[in-house]
Amino acid sequence: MTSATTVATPRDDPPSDGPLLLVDQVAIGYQRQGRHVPAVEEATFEVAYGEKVMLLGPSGSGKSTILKAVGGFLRPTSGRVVLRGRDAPEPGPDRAFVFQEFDQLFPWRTILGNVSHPLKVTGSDRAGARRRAVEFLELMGLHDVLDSYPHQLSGGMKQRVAIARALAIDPLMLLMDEPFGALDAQARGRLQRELADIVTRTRVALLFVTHSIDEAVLLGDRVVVLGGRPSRVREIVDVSGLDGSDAPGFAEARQRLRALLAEEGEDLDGAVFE
Ligand SMILES: Nc1ncnc2c1ncn2[C@@H]1O[C@H](COP(=O)(O)OP(=O)(O)OP(=O)(O)O)[C@@H](O)[C@H]1O
Repeated sequence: MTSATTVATPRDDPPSDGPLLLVDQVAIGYQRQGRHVPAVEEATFEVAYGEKVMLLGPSGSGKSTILKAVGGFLRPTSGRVVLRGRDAPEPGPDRAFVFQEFDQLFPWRTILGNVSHPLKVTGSDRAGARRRAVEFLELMGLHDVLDSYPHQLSGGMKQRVAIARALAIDPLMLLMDEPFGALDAQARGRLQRELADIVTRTRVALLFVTHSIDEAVLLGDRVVVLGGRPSRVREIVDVSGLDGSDAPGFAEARQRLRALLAEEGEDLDGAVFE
């Protein structure tokens, strides 16, 4: 971890020749009633340094399963998760998670404490951890709730704290599992814009699970579409530069993703946030 790096400073990790992340022919299953049930049959895709890759697919298509394997929380049955050219079988501070649930913060710590605690655990001194936590909380517009507790915040504010906490440890990748899924449409739109901005500024790579076609197109550079039982990568759709619904190509990308999900029998009314 480079605790001196600020968000205003271009990330100085020297990009290796290969991608930041390679998910290479990964298959993953679960034990159910004593037998192995495959969940993901074959997943292969890459994430470049600073790239935003979205995982889109129907319910049960293995999006969260793949994210957990990338985070080092699930061991693939076969295939490899390779980060910066090396196998990454264990969790590490180079990959930070943000979940959908609003209760991912420590309820007994203040907002400042929630963000500074992981920094102390990973080696920062008290003053350095505080400084960095304040910096990222300010970036997420939370300067006036530093001494509040999680239960005093709205769902959107709690998700902002979770994002600040994840980014403050200076990860190479942010792994996000439907982080805005439980928010109302207005809060979701605002946080999507804020996330796009902060991800660009910090140059962190994003692997983001979503059910929403629009969210995938607006936030992503590429969309990995999953489908089938057990699941596999159906197609990888380039959506880079489509960061507004009026961008040329937005409607076509949306159409393509709709068609792919419809082939999976996905209930599109439930899947698309207009
Ligand atoms: N802990 C578990 N034990 C057994 N089976 C599991 C477990 N977690 C997930 N599964 C199964 O693995 C498959 C993929 O689940 P996963 O949660 O990864 O899909 P998903 O695409 O993220 O779904 P959703 O969009 O509904 O969150 C599903 O069939 C699910 O039932």
